[in-house]
Amino acid sequence: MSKKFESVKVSEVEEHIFLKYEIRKRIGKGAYGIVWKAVDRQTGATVAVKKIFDAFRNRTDAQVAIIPMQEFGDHPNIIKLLNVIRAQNDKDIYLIFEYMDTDLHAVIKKGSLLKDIHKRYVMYQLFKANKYLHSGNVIHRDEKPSNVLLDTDCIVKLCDFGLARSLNQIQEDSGNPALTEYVATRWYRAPEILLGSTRYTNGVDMWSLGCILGEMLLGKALFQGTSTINQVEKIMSAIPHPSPEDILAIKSEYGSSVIQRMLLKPQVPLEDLLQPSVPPDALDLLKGLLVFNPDKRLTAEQALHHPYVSRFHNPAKEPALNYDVVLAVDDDVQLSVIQYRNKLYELPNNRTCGDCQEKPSSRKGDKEEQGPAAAASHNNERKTRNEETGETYHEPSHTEVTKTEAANSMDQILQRGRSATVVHNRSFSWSLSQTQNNPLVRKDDAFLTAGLHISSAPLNQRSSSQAREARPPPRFSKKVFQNNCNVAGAGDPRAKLGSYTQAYGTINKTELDNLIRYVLINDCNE
Ligand SMILES: Nc1ncnc2c1ncn2[C@@H]1O[C@H](COP(=O)(O)OP(=O)(O)OP(=O)(O)O)[C@@H](O)[C@H]1O
Repeated sequence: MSKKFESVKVSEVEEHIFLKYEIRKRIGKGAYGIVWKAVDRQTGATVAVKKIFDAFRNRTDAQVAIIPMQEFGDHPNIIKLLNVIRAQNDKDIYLIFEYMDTDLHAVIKKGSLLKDIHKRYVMYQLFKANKYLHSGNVIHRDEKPSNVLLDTDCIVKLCDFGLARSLNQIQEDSGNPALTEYVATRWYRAPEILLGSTRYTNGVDMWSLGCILGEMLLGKALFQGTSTINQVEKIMSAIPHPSPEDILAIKSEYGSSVIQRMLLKPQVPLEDLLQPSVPPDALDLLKGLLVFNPDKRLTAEQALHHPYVSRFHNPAKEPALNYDVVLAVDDDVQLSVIQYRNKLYELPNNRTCGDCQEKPSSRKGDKEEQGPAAAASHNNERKTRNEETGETYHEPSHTEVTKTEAANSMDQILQRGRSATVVHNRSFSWSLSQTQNNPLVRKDDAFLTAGLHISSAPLNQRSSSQAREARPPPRFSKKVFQNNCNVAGAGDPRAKLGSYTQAYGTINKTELDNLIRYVLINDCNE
């Protein structure tokens, strides 16, 4: 055992991982896993190593742990899964992701780092990512600032697909308490979810995006409910009253009576929650996202046409899937936990324990490199890809940000140690030559991130001749794990550590029962 390995907590990272990845530091601890920054010893790539504890504790968890994330990892705004490695106990798994400098929660917390242009660019990229997911009939279900990763070029990558589900499977899940009683972050939950709706739509994610926009505009979470009921109250006091048809549309047993009560309370509309300096188009977008009736909320596609993001909008760079992403394993086939585990490691694009086997391409005709080079440094990889293909992350000339705008943006955000901002040929870039003291970069990361360039993976566009075919879903999970699982291994959820203020909660029977009680108590008081 090497000396260095001994210095890392042996109980947390096993030697076979350490032999492949030089663990630099722990960067995060979610409810059910730990994330480290690491360097791939073979390629020199900086990566994020995420250990998920007891990933195969039962059939349900095992099933959702099947991770065909390659479907979405091809998108420039969705985090790329590079590898899956077994833990020696065969219970935990290590997921290796491309590394990002920070997350939106950390950036918002720092205060006024994000200027108007960055907020617009963040939203644009989130709409693009959601258009892609939703076109595959998949909803993320847990979009929130800490799941929006960022680099110093303001490139956004959505991560943490622990709750992602195919809409085709939601129906099936509704009878499965393990999947309906999932832990999610209350402040970003759509009203229909809070009210126990049996009808899920893409609108769930669009609501969360509205909350994320609101948080960037306000500097703190828009609706900081302290319980499910309080969350609904806060929402209802800020958004226009729903019509009876709107209430019916969410198909909630409790919705109608709960909402009727809340409508009696005084309103503080969204514009009054925000500073008057918030641009009108930002407010208009917010109002289009934070709509009670999910059918009337903006879709990702519609949001991409909104004036707030118009300077970035380019339909040619906003791809969609032309098939539904569905479960890899036929749901009628009841596999054992062991069989599911084996399936996970068999998945195309996932390499197994420790060694560096080449990953087979997941689809015929993919231009995208899928082999060992996929594990290369995302910095190097993206750069190489650009050089080889000529593809830079490109925003069209009509949406290009001018030098002045760019200089007013990231340079100001970063404030120190920047070279002049460069607008690359046909690229929108806030490229940095120095990252020391960069407030966007995690402390002690600066030396590793110097010279990042904006670029992204070219997408695997499918030809129209490819019929809508079944594809495996991006459903690896930690949060569908029941509330009490893994906690010993993973430590207390961050919410409990006090270091983090986003509220967690379980959408479960107790919460819903509380809603009924709320209605009954109010009825009795009349
Ligand atoms: N690919 C990555 N690159 C860099 N940092 C990452 C990466 N993935 C996650 N992180 C960091 O690790 C932190 C923990 O991530 P994780 O997904 O485990 O938890 P979370 O989503 O923040 O919390 P929870 O899982 O409890 O909802 C994140 O906030 C993020 O800052």
